[in-house]
Amino acid sequence: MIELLLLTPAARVDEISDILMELDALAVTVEDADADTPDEAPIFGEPGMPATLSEQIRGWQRSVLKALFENEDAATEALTVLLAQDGMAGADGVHVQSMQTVAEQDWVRLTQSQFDPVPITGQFWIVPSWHEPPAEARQVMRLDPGLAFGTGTHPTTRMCLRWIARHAAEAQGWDRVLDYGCGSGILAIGAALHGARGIDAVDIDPAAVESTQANAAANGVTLTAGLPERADGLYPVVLANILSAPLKLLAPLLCSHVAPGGHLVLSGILARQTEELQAAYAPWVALEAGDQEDGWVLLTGRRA
Ligand SMILES: C[S@@+](CC[C@H](N)C(=O)[O-])C[C@H]1O[C@@H](n2cnc3c(N)ncnc32)[C@H](O)[C@@H]1O
Repeated sequence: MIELLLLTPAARVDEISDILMELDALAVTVEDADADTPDEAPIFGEPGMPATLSEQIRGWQRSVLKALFENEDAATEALTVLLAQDGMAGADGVHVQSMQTVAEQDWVRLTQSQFDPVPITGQFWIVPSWHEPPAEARQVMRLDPGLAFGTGTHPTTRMCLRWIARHAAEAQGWDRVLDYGCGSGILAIGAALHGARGIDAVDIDPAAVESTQANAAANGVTLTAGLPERADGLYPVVLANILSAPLKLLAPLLCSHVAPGGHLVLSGILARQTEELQAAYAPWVALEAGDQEDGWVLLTGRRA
């Protein structure tokens, strides 16, 4: 394959990218031409500050467009057409930096090599479909990285799964579980693998709902996945791995779904946010830090 590098003014990044794709580029990526130099400038403003010019036009002041073509003929033809349309002169022009051959890679294998089986406990493992489960794994969830969050590599997910594994003996008796913010469905499937039934997995993102359904099928478990309004009534276990700000807003709603004596398990919270969350949930559940990893805490409690 051939990679064409074009120095492009920020204001024209979208336009030139579109033209390159129309001229049969296989892919176009944008990089900062001033990266790692004294001229490098942040693309995003500080939180709460007005957007920078670059942020509004989705490019760095000096951007390099990298366009990938099938072969040299395709790249040369695209470049000829582009330059005939555009001209090379002036600050608004596109300048060719280089055209070079790119070594063929097995992209699928490269991506797959970045995802290894993840241990949750000594016996419970998350294993991508292209790996054999490790010999010590007694319980295995098959899960491949996809569009939705939740592969088991993030501490907030792992802490929830560890909590489920620690309650394995009790899980057989859970006749309903709510996974609120299910992403890939990893927590819902984890609960099902430990014996829970009647699982509702909900998310505001329709792609997460689809992922959850597909991942549940791949693991041979039964659950219902849907948008948040699908959550209905009382559950002996409510799991929610979202983030501190939405969890605070959701406090009355999530607590309204926890059955008397039921468990509430919250993740996605930084250690320094513990007291704020405890205060937000205090009217319904006394939350305690049940686990922690890499600065994140798991807050758990039972409804009175
Ligand atoms: C950090 S991911 C967690 C995914 C998975 N449960 C896990 O533990 O890995 C959070 C998920 O919550 C969803 N989410 C965010 N805000 C939400 C809300 N207000 N109601 C329902 N889902 C929400 C997001 O779409 C995302 O899929």
